[in-house]
Amino acid sequence: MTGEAAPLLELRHVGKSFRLRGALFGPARQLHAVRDVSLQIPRGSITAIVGESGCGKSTLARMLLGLETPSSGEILIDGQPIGALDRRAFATRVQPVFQDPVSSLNPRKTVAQIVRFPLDAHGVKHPAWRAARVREVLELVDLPQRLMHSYPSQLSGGQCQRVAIARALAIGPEAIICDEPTSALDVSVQAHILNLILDLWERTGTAFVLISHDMAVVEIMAQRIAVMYLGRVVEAGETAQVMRDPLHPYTRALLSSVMTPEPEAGLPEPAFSGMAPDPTDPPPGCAFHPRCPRAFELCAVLEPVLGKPAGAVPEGKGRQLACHLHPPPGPEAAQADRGSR
Ligand SMILES: Nc1ncnc2c1ncn2[C@@H]1O[C@H](COP(=O)(O)OP(=O)(O)OP(=O)(O)O)[C@@H](O)[C@H]1O
Repeated sequence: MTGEAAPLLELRHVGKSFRLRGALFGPARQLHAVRDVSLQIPRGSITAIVGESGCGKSTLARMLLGLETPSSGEILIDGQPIGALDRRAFATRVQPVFQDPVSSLNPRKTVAQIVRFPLDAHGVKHPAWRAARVREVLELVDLPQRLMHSYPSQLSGGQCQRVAIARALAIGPEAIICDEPTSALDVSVQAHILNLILDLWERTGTAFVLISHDMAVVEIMAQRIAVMYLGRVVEAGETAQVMRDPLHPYTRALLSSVMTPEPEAGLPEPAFSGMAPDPTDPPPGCAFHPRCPRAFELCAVLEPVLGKPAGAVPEGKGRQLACHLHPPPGPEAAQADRGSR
């Protein structure tokens, strides 16, 4: 058999709901933070997950790290459900880098102790090997060895994030999930950290999942992109293609906020207005329709399904869209497609 290799990480119809306690004597409510997300993270890739604040990016990241359990669906690593794996064994394969480096580092530990922690936790016993690995990863993240015995409070925000990245790298994971790794940092150091991630990706072949709300950052960093809106993926595909030819009005609106107007290019179009809807009470149909400049009747009543976009639009590798403007090909198109092979 010559079956395709399983992706490194895969989400299959993953959902996550939180039960919110109601006001005094009021009913409890369900908040659907992530809804029916299916996504593949290829080995050695940089995959970006983008969307506005509150769209479910961090919840998705926490589920990919095994820190939250999905309410529905499953997450697989190398084709195996992560829920069936030993927690510690899984942590050697997927490591986190969080948004705020200062609060994610233990203030009572030195840099060397922090970076060594995953090695200790995963039973790497030999002291000389551990010390050599700490030196090696500090060099990889470009932190001077003299800082090895410093405490986080003695370092800048950028240096703390380098320590957090070194800690994530120490055990040699296959994937690092970076949740907004630069948004808590000064603008002047953000580019250094993003360049560092790109450099590490090239040198180590580790897959990175980059959670971001910034399309400009994603364009530079990621080969693949998934755009989320109110807990769902609304568009996904190769970054270059999604950027060149965004199909979902929400993706177009996100992009228009980072592009200079070019009248002939057709972009940007008017950005959406208003706030994202309340996730405890999402609108019927497409959740974006109340803000969408191109919504029509169907959008208010029927939720579009994520699938290959139809028609003359270029599909690209793994291009997916949930929008009634480009519905997936119907049975006739599939028939014609089979006939042409
Ligand atoms: N533990 C929780 N209990 C209740 N609601 C939660 C919990 N965690 C997240 N949420 C809610 O789920 C929704 C998605 O939150 P999430 O943090 O995943 O979004 P996000 O896209 O990462 O936003 P941000 O960029 O602001 O972090 C939000 O409405 C948030 O309030």
